[in-house]
Amino acid sequence: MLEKLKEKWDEILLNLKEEHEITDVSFKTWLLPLKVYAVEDEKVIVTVPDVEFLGYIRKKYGFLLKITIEEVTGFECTVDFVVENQIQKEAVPAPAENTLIKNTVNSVNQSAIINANLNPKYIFDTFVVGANNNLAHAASLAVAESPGEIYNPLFIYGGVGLGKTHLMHSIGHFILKNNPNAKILYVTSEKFTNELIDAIRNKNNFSPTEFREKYRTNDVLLIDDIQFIIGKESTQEEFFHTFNALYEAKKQIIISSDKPPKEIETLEERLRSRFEWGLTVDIQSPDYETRMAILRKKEEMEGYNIDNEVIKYIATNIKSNIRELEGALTKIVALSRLDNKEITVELAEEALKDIISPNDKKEITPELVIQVVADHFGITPLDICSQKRNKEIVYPRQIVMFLCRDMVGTPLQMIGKYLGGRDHTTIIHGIDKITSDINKNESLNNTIEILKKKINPQ
Ligand SMILES: Nc1ncnc2c1ncn2[C@@H]1O[C@H](COP(=O)(O)OP(=O)(O)OP(=O)(O)O)[C@@H](O)[C@H]1O
Repeated sequence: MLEKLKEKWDEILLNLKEEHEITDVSFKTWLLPLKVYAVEDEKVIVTVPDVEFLGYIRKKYGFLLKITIEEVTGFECTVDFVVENQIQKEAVPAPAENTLIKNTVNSVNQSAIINANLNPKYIFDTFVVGANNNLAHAASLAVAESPGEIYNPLFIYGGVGLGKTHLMHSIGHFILKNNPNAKILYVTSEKFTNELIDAIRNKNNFSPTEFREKYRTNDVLLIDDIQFIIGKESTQEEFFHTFNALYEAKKQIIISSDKPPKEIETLEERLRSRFEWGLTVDIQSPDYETRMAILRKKEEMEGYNIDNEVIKYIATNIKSNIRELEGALTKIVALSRLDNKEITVELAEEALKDIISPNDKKEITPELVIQVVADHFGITPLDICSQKRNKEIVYPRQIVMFLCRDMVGTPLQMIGKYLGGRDHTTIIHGIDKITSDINKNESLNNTIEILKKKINPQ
């Protein structure tokens, strides 16, 4: 029987995928790594690669695998799982990945994505899995497949620009795809705080009742950068009640932070302990291979065609932050288009000379300010430096002017140059506008505080 199962294994997995509408990413993460190991009486023993998700795979896929084996081979059996490195394993050839994966396209209502505040680019398919993030990825996928059931809350932590937000959005998209009626909301803790301030003041006709209605009635609440509610007592209090309301109703909560709960100073104890009720996973800096794979993915997505030596140059020199890795690639492509030059290692050196410093010391530059502000407002650095005059861009641009002056001390004319050739009176106007708004507007004050921490994390 073992031989027959091995022979039919690919077919069994594919049948399971198709009949139970398993997505490509779940298939690749949970099912492809499974191998049939032994048959004892009527029990089929299957290996899984890691111990961490043994329980999850057993619960989620054990029964499905059993019935699919019965369908394909006619062999009535039970299925059990063991961890690969805990057995004296006999070599089983791995299935050829790509031939087994078939694309399934499910369309999701665009307005559901917008209402949930999800970035269409941040999906599991565009997330590169490496040794630095595989646990966080697997945990996110498990939560996306079974929201509110297994790991609640899911707490993802890690340094700046390492993919926490990307994973959170991926969970949201995945759930919406499976259940288009799910009520999902992604917010940053900054937005949560600012809306709470508005609600308390009844600003824009947003009352405390509406605030509660908005946050406590979700099936899934994703709250990013929770470290920014630290020290804000009324926000912590409100978040505590939001958390309890959702948790008691078995709704899924996903939280991200730059540190694990136990290291977040001045986090109220009752919140800390709640954050630890579920599963806490971290994301580390990517290793060289993962950096290469991320650059390749980005290249493919943007339709670039870049020499391997250039990709290697970037992956070798930019190590700690994926946002910077992507920024470096964009900068090289922009420089090559601007100067109409071929992309070579020399051009890459020229483009990245300000980013790659010999002692790897991170300097605060106007470019960094532009990048962080653009990311924060969900626009691009090109928008900030463009001639566009719509409100969604003008205000972040004025914030850049203010922060360049305040944090970097950049001369007015230089700021103008960085921002697409604006004259110094425009820059003075922008700086004055933000300086005066900060005094009147607590939400803006909060936003500026957060941006400063993102630009200069120490
Ligand atoms: N594993 C990955 N594969 C592909 N892209 C990635 C990966 N990790 C991060 N990125 C990309 O890097 C950029 C930064 O990631 P993200 O915003 O998710 O970081 P973060 O950890 O939330 O940062 P912050 O702490 O500043 O909020 C995004 O454009 C994201 O798509």
